[in-house]
Order: sequence, then C-alpha cells, then structure tokens
Amino acid sequence: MHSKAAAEFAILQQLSDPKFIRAFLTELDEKIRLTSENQEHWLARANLCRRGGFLKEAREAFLNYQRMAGGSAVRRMSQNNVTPVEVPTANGAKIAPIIMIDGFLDAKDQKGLLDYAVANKEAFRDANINSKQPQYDPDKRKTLVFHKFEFMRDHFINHISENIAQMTGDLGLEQFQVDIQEIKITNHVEGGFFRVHTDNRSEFAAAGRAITWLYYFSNVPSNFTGGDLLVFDSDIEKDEYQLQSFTKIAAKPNRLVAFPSWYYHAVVPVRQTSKKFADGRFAIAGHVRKVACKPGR
Ligand SMILES: O=C(O)CCC(=O)C(=O)O
Ligand SMILES: [Fe+2]
Repeated sequence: MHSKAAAEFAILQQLSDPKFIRAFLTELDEKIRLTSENQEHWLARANLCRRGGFLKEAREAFLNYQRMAGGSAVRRMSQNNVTPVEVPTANGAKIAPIIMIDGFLDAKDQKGLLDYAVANKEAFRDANINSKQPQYDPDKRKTLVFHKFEFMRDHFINHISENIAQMTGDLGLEQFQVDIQEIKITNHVEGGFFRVHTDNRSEFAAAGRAITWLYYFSNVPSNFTGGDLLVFDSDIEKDEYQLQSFTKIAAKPNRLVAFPSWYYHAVVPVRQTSKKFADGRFAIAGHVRKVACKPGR
C-alpha cells in the first residue's frame, strides 16, 4: 500500500478507536446528564457512537435527538435505519443514511454461499478501481472479485427488486425506476482494502448507480480483523466528504448494508493470520442502477 493510503487509514483508525470514543462518551454523558433535554448533545453522542461502530447506541441517541426535534421536523427512522436521513453535520455535509439487516440468510444458505465462493477461488481476479477507471491500481484498492457467479444470484437480485420501494424510502431517496442491477462477489484477504471513493458522482436526475449494497459473509466467527466499512458524511453537491465524520460498520457475517451510492465510503485494511483465501472478508456487492428521471421533473 502507498504511504499516503497507509497514513490516511492510520488517521481513520485513530478517529474510530473504541477506547478513545469511550473516553469522549464518558465526558459527553456527564454533560448530557446535566442537560438531558439538549438536542445537540444527543446528536454529538450519536456521532461519536457511530464513528466507534457502536451502532445500537448510535440509533438510541438518534431516536432521542429526533424525539426532541419534535414530530414533523424530522423523518422517523425505520427499524432498519442505522442513521436517519437529512441530518446535517459539519461544513454543509449530511450524515449518510444507512440501512442494515442482520441475520439475512439462514445457516444452510450462508454455508452454501461460502462453500461456493471458496470452490471458485480460481475465478476471482484483482478488481479495477471502478467502471470509469478500468485499470488495476493497488494504491487505491486491493480487492478480489468474481463477476459471473451464479449461486444465489437471483435470490439477491429478486430480494432487492421486491424491497426496493422500502429501501429507497428508508434511505430518503425519491422512488425511481430500476435499470439494471450490478452484482458480484468480492473477497478482501490479508492487506486488502479500498480507499475512500464514491460509486457515483452524477446527480440523482441522471442515470446510474443509486443504491450500493453489501452482504457480508465469512467463517463464523470470522478469521480476520479490520475490514470495516466506513461511510462518510458527504456534501453531494460539492462532491466533498468529511474525513473525521463517518459511520463504522463491521463486516459481520450475514449482515446486509445499503446506502445511497453518492456517499463516500472505504474499506479499512483486512488483517489475517492464516492468509487463507477461505478465511477472507467475503461480500456480495451490489449496485442498483436507476434510469434517468423524466425531463421537466
Ligand atoms: O466491501 C465493501 O464493504 C465496500 C465495497 C465497495 O465500496 C464497492 O464495491 O464499491
Ligand atoms: Fe464503493
């Protein structure tokens, strides 16, 4: 990995270190206790918790924040929302709306999928940066990818199609007409990572990727550390993100995560002692593409 990438990931690791976050939370909770009706304190708590990956606590804090903002002022979070929609943070950015479902597949399908991916090891290739930059660049990304997989492909695509209205709503997006669904299996083994990037830079009105989703799978318990997904608070219009403000989501097996494709995100480096392909951080990675909105809208 390039030293610049390593330095950036070192900063991100410090910012999300659970020990430091806990220390900050202790201090903040003292303030919240003294002034428990202060909405901004609850938002600060939610922001600290999500940066440290304490997602249940972050949700609780967001619910308190929303309760204090009063009924109609904010959109309610559905039970799948880790973060709410339309919450501003620093410098004009917004918190990335994220939904998450744990326990997505039953045990038989989970095992079937892992066995299938491991049996097809030879079909995995080094991933390119993205479809607009079709070159392999180990400074930006180190990911193994298998595009033409078959096992449970339709199951995932159908699930997304059947639940797209709910997902779109939970993510605070306008309903759109689905174009195609991109889908692939990825694996991040020892040293694997993906630097901060966005999956789509064009406006919502244009055609292209609208929702990015990931289904994580691996041995249970996982034989790797790291590999967290970070989703950054972003200013979509200015195409900027806040390096110090993000939600950290562990790539826990059997977890489905989705967010709007415009938000910046990264995969922190994976560490494996076994160095085995089969012990990697696997994911089904999907992008729901939308058709362009009708002119005049
Ligand atoms: O594997 C992940 O958690 C994210 C992958 C990603 O950013 C992508 O496929 O565009
Ligand atoms: Fe991405």
